[in-house]
Amino acid sequence: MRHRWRTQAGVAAETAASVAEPTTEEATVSGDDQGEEDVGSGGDPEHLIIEDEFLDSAEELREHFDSRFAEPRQIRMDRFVWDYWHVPNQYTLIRTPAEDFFPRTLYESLEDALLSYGENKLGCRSISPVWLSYYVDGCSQELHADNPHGPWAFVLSLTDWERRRFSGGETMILQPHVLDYWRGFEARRGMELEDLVTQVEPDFNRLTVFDPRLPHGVRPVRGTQDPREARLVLHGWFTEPTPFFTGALEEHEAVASLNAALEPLFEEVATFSPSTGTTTVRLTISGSTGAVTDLEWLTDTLIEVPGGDEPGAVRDQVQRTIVRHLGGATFPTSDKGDTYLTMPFVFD
Ligand SMILES: O=C(O)CCC(=O)C(=O)O
Ligand SMILES: [Fe+2]
Repeated sequence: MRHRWRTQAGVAAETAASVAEPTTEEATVSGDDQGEEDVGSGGDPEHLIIEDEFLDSAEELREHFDSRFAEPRQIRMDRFVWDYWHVPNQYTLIRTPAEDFFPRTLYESLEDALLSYGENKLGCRSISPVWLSYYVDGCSQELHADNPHGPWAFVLSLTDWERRRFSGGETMILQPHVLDYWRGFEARRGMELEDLVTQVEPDFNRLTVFDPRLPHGVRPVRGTQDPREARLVLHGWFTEPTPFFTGALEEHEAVASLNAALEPLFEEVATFSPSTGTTTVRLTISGSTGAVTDLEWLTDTLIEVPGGDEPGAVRDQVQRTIVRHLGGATFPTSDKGDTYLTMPFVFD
C-alpha cells in the first residue's frame, strides 16, 4: 500500500509518477500543520513486490540459454561453466555467473534494467553479481534468510512456466504472521502450507522482489532432468541503499541541503524504540522555489523490534519524522525544472 503526501503548493509530481508505482491515497496538507494525521506509508510493512513483463530482452536471454543446450551430444568448451551447488539438506541447484554466460550486450540489457529498477523503486544503487540457475529433478532451496546481502532480493524468471513439465519450483516466503505466531494465535483454527508460506510462481519474465530477511526458499522441483525443461532463473540482491537524484539538480548541488534536513531527523529517530528494515521515499523538489512539493512512499519493510518502550508506535513515529524534516527541507532552485530524490532510510 502506498500513500502520497503533498504540500500546500500541491504541485502534482506527474513526471515522478511515471516512474513510480501508482499511489493509492493522497493527503493535502496546509500551512504549518503538515497533515500529520495522514502522512504514513500506511498499514503494514510490505515484503514482496511482483513486476510482470519486466525485461524487453527476456526472450533473447532464454534463446541464448536454449542454444547452449541445443545439441546434448556436441562437445563445446562453453558447456563447462556450470557449478553443481549442493549443500546437503539446504541448497541443490546448478548455477553460473550470468555475466560470463551471456553475450556482453545481452547481459548489459539485463544489468541496466535491474540497476534502474533498483535506483528508481528501491533507492538501491547497486546489485550483487547475478546468478543464472537451473533446477531439474531434485533441486530446491530449503528455508533460509539472506540477511547480510542487501535490503531486497530479486528473482527474474526465464522459466517457461505455462508449459512446464515439473512440479514445485515456486519461490516460498514465510508469511510475516508466522514470525509473530502467538500474537494472532487462534486455538481452533488449523493451518496448512498455504497459510504459512506465500508461494510465488516464477512466470516467464516475472521479477519477484522480496525482503530476504524473511525465511524463504524454492519448492523442490520434480519431474524433469532436461535443462531446457528446468526451472530457470536469474537471481541476486539489490544493494547499497543510498540517495539518488534525477532531474534538474546534480547530487553535489543538493547534498548540503539534504544533510541539513537529515541531521535533526536522524537525531530524533535515534531516540525512538529500535526498529529494523528499509523505508524509501521519493521527494519532488520544485525548480522554481526549492521547496519539497511531493513526498511519495516507495517501499517500506520497517519492523519494530519487540520489547521497545512504546509497542506499536515506532513505524508511525518514524514516518511522521521523515515527513516533517524532509517535507520541510529547502533545496537550491533551478531553472532546469524539478528534481526527484529517491531516499532510502535503513534501520538496523
Ligand atoms: O530462486 C528463488 O526463487 C529464490 C532464490 C534465493 O532465495 C537465493 O538465491 O538466495
Ligand atoms: Fe535466498
